[in-house]
Amino acid sequence: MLLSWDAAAVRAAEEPLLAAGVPLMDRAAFGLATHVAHVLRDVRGRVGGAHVVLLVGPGNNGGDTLHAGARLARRGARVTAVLASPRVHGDGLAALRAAHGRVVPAHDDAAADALAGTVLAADVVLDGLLGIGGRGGVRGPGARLVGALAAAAARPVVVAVDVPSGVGVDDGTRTGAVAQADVTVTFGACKPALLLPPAADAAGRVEVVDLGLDLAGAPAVARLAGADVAALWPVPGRTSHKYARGVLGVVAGSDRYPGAAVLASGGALRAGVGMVRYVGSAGSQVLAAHPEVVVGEGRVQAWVVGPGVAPDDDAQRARARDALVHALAHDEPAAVDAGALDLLPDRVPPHVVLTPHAGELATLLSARGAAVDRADVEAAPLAHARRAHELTGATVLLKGATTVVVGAHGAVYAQADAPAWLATAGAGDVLAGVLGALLAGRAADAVDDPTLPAALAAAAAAVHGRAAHAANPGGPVTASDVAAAVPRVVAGLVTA
Ligand SMILES: NC(=O)C1=CN([C@@H]2O[C@H](COP(=O)(O)OP(=O)(O)OC[C@H]3O[C@@H](n4cnc5c(N)ncnc54)[C@H](O)[C@@H]3O)[C@@H](O)[C@H]2O)[C@@H](O)CC1
Ligand SMILES: [K+]
Repeated sequence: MLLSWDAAAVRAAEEPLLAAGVPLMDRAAFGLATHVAHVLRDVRGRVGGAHVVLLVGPGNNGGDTLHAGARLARRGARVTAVLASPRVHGDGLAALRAAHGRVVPAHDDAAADALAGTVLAADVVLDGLLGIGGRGGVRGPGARLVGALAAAAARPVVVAVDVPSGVGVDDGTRTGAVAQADVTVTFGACKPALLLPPAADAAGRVEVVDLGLDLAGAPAVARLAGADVAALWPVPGRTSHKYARGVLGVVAGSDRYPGAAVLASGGALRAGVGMVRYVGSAGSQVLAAHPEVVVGEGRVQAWVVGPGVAPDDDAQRARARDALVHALAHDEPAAVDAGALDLLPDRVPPHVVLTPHAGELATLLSARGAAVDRADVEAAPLAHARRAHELTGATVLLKGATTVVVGAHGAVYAQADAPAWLATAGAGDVLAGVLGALLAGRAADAVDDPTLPAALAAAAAAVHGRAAHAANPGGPVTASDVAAAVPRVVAGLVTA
């Protein structure tokens, strides 16, 4: 599991070490220089003679950068520090000067513009403008240099120091231009911005430099790895029968969208549910594709409600509403998607998992008095998913290139397992089915432990994303292909 801590937690963990005189900046700079040396060897074959440009801001982030630059200069690199602030870290500057690094001020926009060519001609640029003390986007001359990097057709390798400058460290937002990093070398612990969209897209590969911090509190954002998914997956024992493995009620599809019923049922079956009971008008299509499905109502442990339920299909909407009422009355977990999102009562427990995309989340929030649009949600996915959790009580899985899950007691996950090819019609229906299978297989646990539905939702997103890759590595996939690949992916994880 990849865990991240917010800026305040990192600072709190640093405090006792700094008070005890532990040279944290030395450790950070050593780790940074080591990673940059690896990059230079990849790019140029060696450190000696390579041209490294440091973008230096006013704080300790710039200090780390200057100290790392001094180390690289001592190893023979040609290092140029571009000072984007009249006030920079004194010790760091002295260290760089002592190592014969070049120092050029860029204290106004004109000076910064004149240096853009130098920056773009470097082998490697270290972005040390802002770290965890940054507030909002990069301002002043630093912004001109970041803008030049962002606009360049061919740019040097960019290593972000701690975080790409200008990202919202704790919420994953981005303000203004952010230099796209190839590598982010982060100190002490991973930061939320390195996992959360849209900031994480600017981070590139993330390398964590261990500073020996004792991060005791709960992490801010987690990302499940394969072994975590395997540990969550309900694996049958020798004596398990289909009822013990979970029966899932699926209220999906409509005359207009019968395929959603097929895909949601297929996703659940392929994820290993004991049995699917399908409720709705697409029974014949579901049976044609999946003869193992039982059509009609009966006892279930969990529900998928909403995929492909058209807004004008009154009969199917009534079934979806009945299923929700039944699920809530009997403490049965439910994945609530698409056409059922507007049928939710005011408050629900966290074992109700909503699975909107950004547009659907905007509609849901707007209906509850928080007027936002799709672009607002995409600019700040965590904040909006959190708002929806607070307003409804539900666990919220916000679909996207990186899927964000917010559950009870501060549980937050960000899963980035999927190739871009997964953005295809019907993929969300398969995801709802996979999640339904997990909720059915672990129904009692999901009700007892309010944070578990968020972990299960993240596991479903992880398997769904991996299945898209496994279905056709590097190329297009259909939602049916994704469902078909789920059993192989699950097998690979639970037997690893
Ligand atoms: N605290 C520590 O002991 C350690 C800190 N480390 C480094 O220190 C960094 C944090 O240092 P700081 O707290 O000095 O903060 P930063 O270096 O992130 O920058 C804060 C400075 O930038 C200015 N600023 C804030 N937002 C700005 C904006 N949008 N545009 C222009 N200027 C802006 C502030 O006025 C302040 O002077 C970490 O990210 C990490 O790189 C590491 O050296 C490890 C140890
Ligand atoms: K930075």
